[in-house]
Amino acid sequence: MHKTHDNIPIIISELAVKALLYEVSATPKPGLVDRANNGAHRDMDFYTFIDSSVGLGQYFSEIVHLILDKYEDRSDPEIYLAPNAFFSDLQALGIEAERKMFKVTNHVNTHKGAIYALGLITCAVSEWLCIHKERPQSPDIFIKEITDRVGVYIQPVLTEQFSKVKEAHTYGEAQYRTLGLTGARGEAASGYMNARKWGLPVIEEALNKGVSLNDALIQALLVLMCHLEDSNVIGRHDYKTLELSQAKAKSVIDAGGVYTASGRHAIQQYDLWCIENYISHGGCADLLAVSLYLKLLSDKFYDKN
Ligand SMILES: CC(C)(COP(=O)(O)OP(=O)(O)OC[C@H]1O[C@@H](n2cnc3c(N)ncnc32)[C@H](O[C@H]2O[C@H](COP(=O)(O)OP(=O)(O)OP(=O)(O)O)[C@@H](O)[C@H]2O)[C@@H]1O)[C@@H](O)C(=O)NCCC(=O)NCCS
Ligand SMILES: Nc1ncnc2[nH]cnc12
Repeated sequence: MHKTHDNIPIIISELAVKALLYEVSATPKPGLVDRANNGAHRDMDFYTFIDSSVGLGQYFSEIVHLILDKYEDRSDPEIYLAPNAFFSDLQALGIEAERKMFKVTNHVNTHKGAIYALGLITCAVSEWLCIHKERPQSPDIFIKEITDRVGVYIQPVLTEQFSKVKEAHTYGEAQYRTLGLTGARGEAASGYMNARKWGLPVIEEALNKGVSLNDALIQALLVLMCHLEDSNVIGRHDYKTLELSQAKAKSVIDAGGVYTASGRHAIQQYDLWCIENYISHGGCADLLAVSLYLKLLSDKFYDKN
């Protein structure tokens, strides 16, 4: 265990909740809930997300405790446990967190995708800290090792999980059948490749250029929107609508995104267009939170210790 951090469950769960709060606070997010409006959502607002985020702190710290307990008695201190040593316990925590979220939000899906994604990353970072005694070699290696580990959990079960489903109940399940898309599960199986390629580097580049954290998050969201096959957009509409919205996101970036006055105007127009056309890239919002969570974790365990 990393020597400098005694209170790992609290430290990690605070970072996860912070990532969720920063994501919903970033404004303006086209079609999504933010501080200015509810985007293309009729059943939730900024405060629903605050309630939902705050309610998830316990879940994240329970995951850390689960992993600390499992690693306490391991025979070889430097080797990862097989995922089946903890995965069913992790799933049980995820299902319970979803249940609590729906209770807090009055049956609205604020964070189902985030419970899954940030839960998996929380598990992987907790394992990493149990295995490694020293700080990471570099932030990039740290992030790669954590996200690769999530891939190790999910790759073997990806198709098996979909094939077990008799009748599609979610957008993700329906789109696997009709389009072969793997949605939130596929992102995890890839080791969060989209967040690592389009989310995190854009946040870092923008911060290096001196823009605010808010604007860095918006720029990263726009880039994610260009690339992610978001099951929310397809589920409400179809693949063509996704392509249309992605082309709009690209034109906003071409106009300068957060970096120019015309780019910022284009973001506002795109938000109005998403609202009018009932388009929400909810999966991109989740991957923005993933990107930010990875950054907060690497800042904590690499740069600033
Ligand atoms: C494996 C699960 C994630 C279950 O998956 P499901 O089959 O439900 O999968 P998906 O539909 O693929 O997505 C689940 C949520 O993930 C977000 N998401 C969507 N596309 C992507 C993507 N390409 N990459 C990553 N993430 C994605 C999405 O979250 C957003 O949607 C919310 C709104 O959704 P919804 O209410 O359905 O839609 P609306 O249009 O607003 O509603 P209507 O008006 O149409 O009714 C929004 O807030 C975003 O957050 C998806 O919701 C997982 O849940 C699971 O297995 N859980 C069990 C526990 C477990 O195993 N845990 C593992 C350890 S942690
Ligand atoms: N800000 C947001 N708006 C809508 N759906 C979301 N899912 C996660 N974050 C979201």
